[in-house]
Amino acid sequence: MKTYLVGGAVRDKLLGYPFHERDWVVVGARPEDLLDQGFQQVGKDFPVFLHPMTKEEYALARTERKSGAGYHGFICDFSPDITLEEDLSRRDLTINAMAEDTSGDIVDPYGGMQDINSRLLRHVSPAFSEDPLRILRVARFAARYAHLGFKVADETQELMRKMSDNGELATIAAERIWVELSKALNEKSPAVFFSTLLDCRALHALFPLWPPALNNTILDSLNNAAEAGADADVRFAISCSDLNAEQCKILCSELRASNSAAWLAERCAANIPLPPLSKAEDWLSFLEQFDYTRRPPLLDAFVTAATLLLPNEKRLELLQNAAAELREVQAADLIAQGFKGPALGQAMRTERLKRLKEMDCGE
Ligand SMILES: Nc1ccn([C@@H]2O[C@H](COP(=O)(O)OP(=O)(O)OP(=O)(O)O)[C@@H](O)[C@H]2O)c(=O)n1
Ligand SMILES: [Mg+2]
Repeated sequence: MKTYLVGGAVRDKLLGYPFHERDWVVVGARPEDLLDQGFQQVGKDFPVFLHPMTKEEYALARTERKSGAGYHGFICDFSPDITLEEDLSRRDLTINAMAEDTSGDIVDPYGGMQDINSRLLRHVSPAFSEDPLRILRVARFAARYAHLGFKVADETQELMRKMSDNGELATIAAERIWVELSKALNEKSPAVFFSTLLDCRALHALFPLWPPALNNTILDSLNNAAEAGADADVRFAISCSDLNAEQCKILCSELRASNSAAWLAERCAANIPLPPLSKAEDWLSFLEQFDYTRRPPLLDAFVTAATLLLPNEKRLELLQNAAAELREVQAADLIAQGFKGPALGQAMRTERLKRLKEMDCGE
């Protein structure tokens, strides 16, 4: 039995890029051999085990064959006879198909090192197309390593186009797409995730509403958001901001977006560019949609997204200042003046409108 480090950790070590998890492959062993050593089996379909101490994932070397349509249709073969090379050959990209043995030597049968050096995301074999989720993975790696000069290889781009055109993407569960998208949004160049999917027609195949709303301003703002350290909800909201509110709602539900992501995205779609806001009442109801008194971070997130998209919009700073000012209006002060019941609510509103007018927020 031999154990090798595989996948992302090998790739990222060679790239000098930080990594947070290590995946291992075990050759020449049966499930019982690992169970006897105290490994714990996880997953019913694949022979994957957790190390008794480190809890890292150890998978028995395996091959996969397509048995039916889409993401789920796999038959998985594993036996002590399957070689490391066979296991590596079923993997998605050459840079992900290298292994490191216990003495630190690299096993690289498919030219991964060369593709690391020439900065290419290239598929290992035509078996790539057996798993359409890999299109999203390639786009995510493109977003992660764009600043290092990585590009999708022409032949991989061509294969991904064919896969998008033949409808395979429809078999991926929405939850899986959301997981890949969320990871991609957190990468260094999230715009590259979208441009890669646009180039291979995958985004259109997945979400027909989305591609026409992803223009250059949005893609630039998205990378600027990453540069500025904005969180994933802000980044997602930027990517949806050119949809109208109704389209955005549909997209968020198709994507099974998290509640917080959908909440911000829908408000950005509805309010960017900012409406006229001519009266103090308009400013107040604008702020109220963001629950600005009780949950200040929601308005902050909107202003962050809007500022990235509309750098010349002067009213955004005014909105923040107005919210800070209106938070100073305390019920206790008005109660002390004798207001109670519905009159108290009215008095607070009147006070807020007065302060807005004093700040030049509407007439
Ligand atoms: N659809 C997939 C998923 C995974 N893999 C293989 O399994 C390895 C581990 O998968 P995972 O941890 O998901 O990805 P990493 O490449 O390790 O990248 P990350 O840094 O995101 O963990 C990959 O390197 C790749 O060899 C694959 O071929 N096809
Ligand atoms: Mg990994």
